[in-house]
Amino acid sequence: MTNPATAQTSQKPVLVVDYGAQYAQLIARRVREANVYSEIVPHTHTTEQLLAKNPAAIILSGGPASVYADGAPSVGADLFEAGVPVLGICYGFQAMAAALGGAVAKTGAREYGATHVTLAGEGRSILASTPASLNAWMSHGDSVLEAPAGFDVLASSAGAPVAAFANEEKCLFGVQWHPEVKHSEFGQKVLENFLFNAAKVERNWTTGNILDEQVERIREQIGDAKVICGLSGGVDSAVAAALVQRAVGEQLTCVFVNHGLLRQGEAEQVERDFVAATGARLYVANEQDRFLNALSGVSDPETKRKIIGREFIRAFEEAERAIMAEAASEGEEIKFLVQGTLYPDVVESGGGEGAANIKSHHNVGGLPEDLRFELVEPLRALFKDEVRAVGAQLGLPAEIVGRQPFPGPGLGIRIVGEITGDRLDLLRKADAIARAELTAAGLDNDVWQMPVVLLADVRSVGVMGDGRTYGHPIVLRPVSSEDAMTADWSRLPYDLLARISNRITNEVEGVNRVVLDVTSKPPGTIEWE
Ligand SMILES: Nc1ncnc2c1ncn2[C@@H]1O[C@H](COP(=O)(O)OP(=O)(O)OP(=O)(O)O)[C@@H](O)[C@H]1O
Ligand SMILES: O=c1[nH]c(=O)c2[nH+]cn([C@@H]3O[C@H](COP(=O)(O)O)[C@@H](O)[C@H]3O)c2[nH]1
Ligand SMILES: NC(=O)CC[C@H](N)C(=O)O
Ligand SMILES: [Mg+2]
Repeated sequence: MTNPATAQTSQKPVLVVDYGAQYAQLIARRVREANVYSEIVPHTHTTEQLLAKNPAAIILSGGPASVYADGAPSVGADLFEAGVPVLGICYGFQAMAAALGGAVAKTGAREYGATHVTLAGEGRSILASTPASLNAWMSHGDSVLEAPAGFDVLASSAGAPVAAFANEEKCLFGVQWHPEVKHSEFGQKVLENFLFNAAKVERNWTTGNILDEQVERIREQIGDAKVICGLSGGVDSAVAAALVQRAVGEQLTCVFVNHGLLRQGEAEQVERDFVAATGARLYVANEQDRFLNALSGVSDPETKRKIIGREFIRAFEEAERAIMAEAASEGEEIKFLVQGTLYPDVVESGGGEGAANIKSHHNVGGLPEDLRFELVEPLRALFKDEVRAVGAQLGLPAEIVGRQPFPGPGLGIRIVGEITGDRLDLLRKADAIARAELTAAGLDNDVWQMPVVLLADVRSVGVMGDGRTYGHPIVLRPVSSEDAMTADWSRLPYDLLARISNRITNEVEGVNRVVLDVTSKPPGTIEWE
């Protein structure tokens, strides 16, 4: 799979072999940031197929399997004799160790999130110019216990006796942690040490103009047909809509679905801000009953997501009929649906090469089978920060480009338990208080996103006005992130947390506790469902 956001070049690629990683696209992206052309290939490629691509270097990605499990993807030992520099990351590191005679096992010492790594001696090889110990992002349950013969151990952590190794002579390297994620200190340094110091790859690739390229592709795909765009008020759909508007102008109508799972004031804001910024034609579909009826009695997260994905499409179909009727253009159906789908939506829905299904994003894994629209998704290979950059290039205002993300299924996946109108009202109030206080504290730009979650199936005992209460907890989930692939919990000031807690418990009837989620991603995800 070649990243559609990258221009084709005649250069020797750095191949990223995808073992079903959550992060394969992120590795390719970091290589791109270092001005080197990179392509992702599935792990089913044989050594011969890999070498036929004439790679400058190969990176083996992470993956959900265990190398010693039946049917686990493996890497041929002959790859390591081909004279091509190789870097193994996490699963790729373990697969390399196993292929070359090292020992890999489940030790019971799992490491997820920030992990302390200690270098063996001075930072050298791919760890050159890094400090004697660093915080690295890990996500593993298996560990390399013994490096293969001919390899030096470069670092270790509490759960990984061999956390990095090198065979300089053969130009083979591996790390247990994920240097490609922003939360790994010196991650880019480690990748660049591999690319430039070890593999001697040339730094001569620059990002093609994503904007011009995508406008061109959209024109080709749509021709002179009519198109609708699912517009949410979020960054991704605003940028997708602006791109499509630039490509095919008047052929576009944006459709905003009010599914009743929105936050306070959201519908009004979309109508106001987006139209003001772009002048695009907007159709508002009021579909609260459709969604609430379909979700009635459902509490399983994946079932909710599938229902929401399906009802979104049904709502778009209804909207199409109304738009056609308004324009009095009988006969010709609207064939194209634009969505602001990003790469993290795709990979979490299990859409990478063999990637595990973490959750079905409504716009990818949640789509119904009988989807009649042809999808137009110009941002499908990109990450949020890249999309923000494209949006700024398109001239969208800072309030849209800098907005905190809000998931399409909305409050529907922030009520743990069954969704009811009363619970939605309660959560809307709590969420509005938390957001208002965050804004008043001037911290909107320091927090990437702050889901506010209602644990509708949990109740606890409290005391108010000398009486017993038996109410629900509200969870605050403020996170820092860059691309939603990894995240850390935000260290909000205590007095702000106290104010939010105080106001929610006082002002929102039915809530008697406010708790703070202090889990990184991994192992948590940002949303609770
Ligand atoms: N209420 C809605 N009405 C119409 N389309 C929607 C709605 N919510 C989501 N979508 C569609 O689903 C896509 C994915 O939603 P998602 O929340 O990931 O992106 P976004 O809302 O555009 O941006 P952000 O991630 O910043 O919230 C959107 O880009 C949009 O096309
Ligand atoms: O449009 C969306 N449809 C979805 O189904 C969906 N699920 C999660 N999200 C958003 O994606 C980012 C990563 O979320 P998670 O860490 O919870 O997977 C976060 O920004 C989430 O808010 C969604 N967005
Ligand atoms: N993130 C990964 O690549 C994980 C590798 C392997 N499944 C483990 O748990 O150790
Ligand atoms: Mg959104």
